Order: sequence, then structure tokens, then C-alpha cells
Amino acid sequence: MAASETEAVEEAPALTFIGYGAFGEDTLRVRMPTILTKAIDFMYRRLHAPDASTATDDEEASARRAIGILSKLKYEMQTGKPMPPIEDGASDQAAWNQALKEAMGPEGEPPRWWHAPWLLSECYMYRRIHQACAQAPLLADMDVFQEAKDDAFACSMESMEALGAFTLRAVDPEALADQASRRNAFEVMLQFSLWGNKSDLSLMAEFDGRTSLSHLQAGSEAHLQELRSFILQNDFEDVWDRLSTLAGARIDVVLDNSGFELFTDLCLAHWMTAGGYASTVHFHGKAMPWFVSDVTESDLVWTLNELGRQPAGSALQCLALQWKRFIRDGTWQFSAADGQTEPFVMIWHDQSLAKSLRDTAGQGMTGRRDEFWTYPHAFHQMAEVRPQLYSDLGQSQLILFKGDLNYRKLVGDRAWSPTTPFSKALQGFCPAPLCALRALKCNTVAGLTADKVDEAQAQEPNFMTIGRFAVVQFFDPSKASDCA
Ligand SMILES: O=P(O)(O)OC[C@H]1O[C@](O)(CO)[C@@H](O)[C@@H]1O
Ligand SMILES: [Mn+2]
Repeated sequence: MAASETEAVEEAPALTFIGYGAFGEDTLRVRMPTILTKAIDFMYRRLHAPDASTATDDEEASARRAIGILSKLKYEMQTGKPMPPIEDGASDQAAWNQALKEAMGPEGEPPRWWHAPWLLSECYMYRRIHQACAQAPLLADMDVFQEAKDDAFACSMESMEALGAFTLRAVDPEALADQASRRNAFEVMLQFSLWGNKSDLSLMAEFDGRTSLSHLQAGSEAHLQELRSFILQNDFEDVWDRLSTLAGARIDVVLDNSGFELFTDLCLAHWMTAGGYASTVHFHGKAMPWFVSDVTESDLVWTLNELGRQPAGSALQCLALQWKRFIRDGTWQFSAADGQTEPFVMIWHDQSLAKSLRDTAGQGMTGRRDEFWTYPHAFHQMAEVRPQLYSDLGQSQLILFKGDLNYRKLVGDRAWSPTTPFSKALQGFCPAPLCALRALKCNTVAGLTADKVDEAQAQEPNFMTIGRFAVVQFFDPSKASDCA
């Protein structure tokens, strides 16, 4: 039972969105325009790449138009202009424009940059980047953040090798035969997945994921011990108790960042599968490039293929082969199969595997991505806005939510008192037992004890936004009265 559940709890204040504050101001004033500039630069280089020389005049014109659209978007963002509706006719357009409508001013004026809630504003920028790319054939299936993702991946090889070797040892039947080593392995892998969240590219300058990753690789388990003191609420025992009850269950992982964090999540999923806790793992990725480093299905395929290209017999190559087997036999599915969204077929770069996977079509070959994960909505709105996804998640026996943005949506990005119980901050979102694994990068948090808040504040006044503190927070709806 998380400590804050037992503490006397003051009533949550009026539910207002978190203010921008210093960090939010920095995000809107510096980070987001920088990200837009890098996206524009990518588009410009794509337009002038050698293979674009065969582009038709129309294709060139639409790519130039995309650059113009993002340049205008940057001007609008920096001068507090209105945020116009989404108009590319995509399947998520209605949901997006409803969210924008709900953010209108008291006189019905459209939402404006700097005045609309931070969560909506930041999500909206990425949705507008997608809209600009979608109208240009030269850019339509490109990821404007791909280069940043590839760089981060290359810098993580040593950390991945360390964790990869640990994972192979942990999934060995001998290791799995011993309950104590199971518990230790789970604690280590859960922490790797937690701290893997520090490597998030939308923060680029703030804290270089690479340095924090190098810590993880240097004497990794010893270093995890040091990092433990930065976990402000650690419900590990609750999560371990829950996992220990599972056999052949469905476990869901709502992914966050590609690169090292994705690798830590796949290692953890592998261990939970090999340990018999899960017979299927559903991974939920993003339907478009999102917050620079979030996982799209092409990131997932690229990562598996990149790992598969490592030296034969290396830990990374062995893991990649096993993970592709999990996909082929349907043990691992990607994103929720809610029947409502178009299926995507895993496109594999190495044709041999593609052929064998095509031969076993239907066996884990298709997954479904759900567009809800790239809406601006808080998760307590899911049951109403995306009922099929909510009921699909209800089939899960444990859902892991990775990262800061997912956490913000779990607690509605509200200005909670940090000691408000996590269960209350979820505002009725409880499809299944869930665990949030989050490095704090934004000024909203719930479920902490007053002592821990005081301690963190004394240590670091900006503890909520510097990305050095984290939470492992568990919630089991069967133990709560107010579940939807
Ligand atoms: O990848 P994560 O952990 O979700 O972090 C994304 C976070 O970074 C920020 O974009 C800060 O720039 C936050 O607004 C957002 O919640
Ligand atoms: Mn992210």
C-alpha cells in the first residue's frame, strides 16, 4: 500500500491545469521552437537530398509548403497567436478539434499559444508537424526526428550491451528456478526501465541522456543502488506482489521513448515472458512522430533490425532473434487491438524475415496502433473518448505506463498537491492494475508523502522538472471504491 494512501489527505484543490511556470515557459519559449527549427532543417535537407532530384514539381512544391507551414507555426507559437483546428481529414481530426474547442476562451475565442493548457499546446505542436508532413509526398512517411533517434541509439550501445547480458542471465532457466533471484532480477530490470526514461530527446539540452546512460552502464547494479534514493515513491513491493500472482497473463506496456528506454522495456517484457508471468505482452506505441523520441512502429522495427545486425552470438543479436520469435508467434503484439483502428503490418527490412513473417500472417504479424496515444487528452477521458481502447486495456492484468507525458495524462496534468493520493489523481481511470514508471520532468506529481516532498524540495527546489527524481507508483482498482 503506497504510503500516501494511509496518510490523512487534504481535499485536492480546485482542479486547474498546471501553469507553465519557469520550466513550462522554457519549454514553450526555447525547447519547442528549437524542435520546430530542427524539423524545418530536416525538411529542407530532405528537399535538397540527391534522391529528391527525381521529385515532380508538385512534390517539390508541397515540401516547400511544409517548410512554410512550420515556419508560420513557429511565428504563431512565439507571438501567442491562435491555434487553428486540425484540417488534414485524418481519423483523429474530430477528437483533436473537440479538444481545441473545449480550450476556447470565455467569449468563444479560439485557444491561443501561451494561454491554452501546456499539455494541449505541446501535443498540438507535434500534431501540426504531422499535418505539415502528411500533405507532402516527399515527407509523408518520414520521421523528422529520425536523426536524433539514431544518434541516441548509437550512444547507448554500451548500456544496452550491459543490460542485454544481464537479461540473458536473468532469463536462464537456472536463474528463473530461484525465487530470490527472480525478485532481484525484476527489481533491477524495473529500475533500468524506470531510469531509461531519463533518455528523452525532447529535453535535449537540459540533461544529456548520454551522460545519465553512461552512469547506468558503469557498475550498473551498484549505481542503481545510488539512484534508489532519487525514487520519491517506490511501490516496488506492490508491483512485485501483483506480478507474482500472474501466470500466463496479458501485460501491457504503454511505451515512451525509443532508443535505450525502448530497449529496457523490451528486456523487461522478455523477462516477464520468460518467467511465465505473461503469455502475451501488448506494446502501445505512437501513431506519428511524437515528442521527438517517442516510439513509433517504424522505430520498433528499426530497433529490432539494428540489434539483429550486431555481431552473431552477441547478447544484443541473441535478444533480437528471440524478440522477433515472440512477434512471429504472437506472444508480443504491438499496440492495442481494439478493432477500431487500421491494422499496421510490421514491415521488416531484412526480407528473409519479412517473408517468413508474411507466411505466418496473423501470428503476431499485425498489431494495431491506437491514435488515442497521440491525442492531447488526459487518460480519465479515455472511457468516453476512446471506449474500445479502454475496454481493451481492461483485458490486461497489469499495465506499465512509461515516462513523464504518460504520467501527466494519468493525473490529468493538474496542479495537485503532491500528497494527493495517486488513486485520486487518476480521477477514475482504472481499466486494470497499473504502474507508472516516470522520471519527473514536469511540475505535476501526486502520491508522495509530505516528508518526501520536504526532503526533495530541500535537496532540489526544482525536483519536479530537472529529471533526476522518479516515481514507481502502483494502483490496483480492485482495492479502490471510486473506479469508473
Ligand atoms: O519522454 P517523456 O518522459 O514522456 O518526457 C516528455 C516530457 O518532456 C517535455 O516535453 C519537456 O520538454 C514535457 O513537456 C514532457 O512531458
Ligand atoms: Mn517521450
